[in-house]
Amino acid sequence: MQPPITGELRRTASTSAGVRNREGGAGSNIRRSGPSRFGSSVTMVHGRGSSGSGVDGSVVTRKVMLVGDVSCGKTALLGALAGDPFRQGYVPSVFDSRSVTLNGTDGRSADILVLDNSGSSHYDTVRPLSYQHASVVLLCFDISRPETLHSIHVKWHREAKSHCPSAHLLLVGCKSDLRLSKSQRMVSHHQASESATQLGAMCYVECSAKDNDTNSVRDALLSPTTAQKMRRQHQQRTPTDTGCSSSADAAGSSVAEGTREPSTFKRTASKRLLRRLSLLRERQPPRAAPQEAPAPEVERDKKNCAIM
Ligand SMILES: Nc1nc2c(ncn2[C@@H]2O[C@H](COP(=O)(O)OP(=O)(O)OP(=O)(O)O)[C@@H](O)[C@H]2O)c(=O)[nH]1
Repeated sequence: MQPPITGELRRTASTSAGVRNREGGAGSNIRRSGPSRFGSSVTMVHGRGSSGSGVDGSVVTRKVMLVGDVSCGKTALLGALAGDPFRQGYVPSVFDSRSVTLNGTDGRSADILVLDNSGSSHYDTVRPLSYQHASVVLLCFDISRPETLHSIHVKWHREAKSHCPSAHLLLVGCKSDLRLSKSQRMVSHHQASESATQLGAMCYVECSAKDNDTNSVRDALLSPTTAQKMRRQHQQRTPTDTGCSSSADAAGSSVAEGTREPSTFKRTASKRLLRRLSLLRERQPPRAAPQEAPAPEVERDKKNCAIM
């Protein structure tokens, strides 16, 4: 008899064999959207105790997870955040990770790493690996399918909490453009907001990848309130904290945090300078004579004036 883990892996592999990637290729089961765009200015958070800035003072990338039922709109949301055009057709995804720069309307920006996972239960044993070091988990559902919100309560919230208890949660209602159709039983805004409260999510936001309307998601990730909440929690954490979100600052706080190290350094340097100056002042009396040196110059000038 096979050990359980082997059986699970085999099941996953055989299932994914039938999944085509979004670029249309049948070979690769893992869909990645081109080369990673991590430049020298972006540092990924990995270990515990990482602060907001990298060792070279660069901006740290926050990890954001997208989870939710099959076909609820996670991949389309990721595409919209990354600036891709909307695609109407549905192609099941397996896994995708992309580096996205969020630009706020007030000039704030942040680099985030977004991980898109399959909503299929076939990947329930593999998906937990992605939660590692996640700062924020976006619990996504389709507003036109109330059962997908139900799944958030019975499955996705539980999964996120068990694999990444310290990550911050955002409840995201996808396909908000469908509200206009009014032909289906939609999840109301009020209903979803109440769910967000029950789930302990930071807030409820709606978006439409089709209409390229992801502002509320961006704002939630960049809002100072979100950043403050997360920063406070980060400060409360001890160095021995074993939570999976080692540096759970909001994506939006990364820019501000990036400047923290240099300012601390400056303060230390000026203290040293002050100490040196005070020592110099103590030795000042013997140097009093040279300070009076300008006097003869004045005299000389006066003399010159007199000559003229
Ligand atoms: N009307 C509308 N349709 C959308 C929107 N976002 C996604 N869709 C459609 O919904 C279907 C599923 O979208 P995906 O983004 O692939 O869903 P997913 O959650 O990634 O699904 P899995 O990969 O199976 O987990 C596709 O046919 C999309 O075109 C939206 O904002 N509005």
